[in-house]
Amino acid sequence: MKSKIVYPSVLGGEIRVPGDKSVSQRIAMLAALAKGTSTIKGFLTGEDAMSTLKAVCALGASYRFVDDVLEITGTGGTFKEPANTLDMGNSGTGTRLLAGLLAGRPITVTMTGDASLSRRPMGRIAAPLQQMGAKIELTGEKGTLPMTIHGTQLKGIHYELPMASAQVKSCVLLAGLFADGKTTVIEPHPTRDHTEKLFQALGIPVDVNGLEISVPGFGSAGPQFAARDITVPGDFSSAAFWIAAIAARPGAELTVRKVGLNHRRTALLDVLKRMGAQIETELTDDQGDPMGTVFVRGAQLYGTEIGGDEIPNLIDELPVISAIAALADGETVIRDAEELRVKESDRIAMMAAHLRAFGVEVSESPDGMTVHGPAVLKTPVKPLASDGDHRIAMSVAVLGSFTDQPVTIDDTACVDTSYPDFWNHLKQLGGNCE
Ligand SMILES: O=C(O)C1=C[C@@H](OP(=O)(O)O)[C@@H](O)[C@H](O)C1
Ligand SMILES: C=C(OP(=O)(O)O)C(=O)O
Repeated sequence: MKSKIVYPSVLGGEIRVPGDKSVSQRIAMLAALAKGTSTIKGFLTGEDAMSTLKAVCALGASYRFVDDVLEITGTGGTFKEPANTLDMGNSGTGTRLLAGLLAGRPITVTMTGDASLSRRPMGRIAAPLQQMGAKIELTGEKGTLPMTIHGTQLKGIHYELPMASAQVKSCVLLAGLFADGKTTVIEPHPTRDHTEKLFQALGIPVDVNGLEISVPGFGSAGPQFAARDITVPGDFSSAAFWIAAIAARPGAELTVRKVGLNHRRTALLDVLKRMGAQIETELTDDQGDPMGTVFVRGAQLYGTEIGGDEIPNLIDELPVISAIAALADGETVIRDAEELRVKESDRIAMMAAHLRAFGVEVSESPDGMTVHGPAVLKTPVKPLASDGDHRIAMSVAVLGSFTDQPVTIDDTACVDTSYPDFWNHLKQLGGNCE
């Protein structure tokens, strides 16, 4: 098992983070559906994006890297039945979106994943897909992987999402492309809209009307569109670790360049500003998914309340927010975030336990937690477990840099799913780890 020791340090400087995981995986799937060869700059080579890319290649697409530019040659929509089970690794996004893409194709596909992915709920995508007529078997014990999809002709649906989930929304929209008749999804809260933005960029019709998103069904032929050249912005959720770390350090400064600034992803910036950090953004590219620069100047932070519509737009940042909330003066209350319990780990329970190991007073609730700051951080006596969850490992590493003794984190290989350069970037920003 890989472990890391993080030493106390003051971080700051300039960084560019790897490509966005959500966008990279959607591009892999849509480029596999397109006719011709797409050229993609900035594709994430982390494990989640690579398992999705390999899965679409098992379905008939092909790829090659020319230096760090990715070329994907698509199938035009004629996927072949893969010779083997598709191993989706740790990727919830890859699994759920691909299920939507395949439900209406005349092939049978089985998907499996690692221990963490095999615990995650898949009934949330099976339910709407089955309403569309899909034949899906979830052979795990609790509506979990392995999942077998026997592709069949689908019909469009009008679906109110029971939870705010961009993965379920995107799954249904992708399935809707191959259905007979229109498909509409209605979201309870706005979630990341990379799927809709990519559809627009590729010329796939999509109608966005507030929380209601529709695609016309193209029947078994599916949508016909040509490959395009696309640039993936840096992953805001990866940048978030540095943004949060520097925001909580009075006087420290950070510049993050070429990072995604889709406003459905950047609610962390609003929270940190509310807590007292100085943050500015500059948009440098507004085609498709916006991209730009984030400038951060740290300060003494103050507690805040986070809930409602804000939650989906910072869902993956909540572990690191809870970590730096320990340094803020006053209570930070997180509510409406029950989805955190079904991520790569139960992120509420994991962060609460780890914060307590740092000597922080935390109270857990079913849908969030209250962090009572400011804490005088203690160095945890035992190594902290990631539970195979990349965001837990990285959030704990950020808090570890604020202690006065080294902190050990166990099971850190999971960081490679989204941010393989994380430890190098920690050093680049003045941190120390081994
Ligand atoms: O659509 C996506 O790319 C994602 C949506 C979110 O999950 P949910 O849709 O399950 O909330 C997020 O947590 C995940 O990291 C990526
Ligand atoms: C929840 C995450 O990813 P996924 O659902 O794609 O596994 C994440 O990256 O934090």
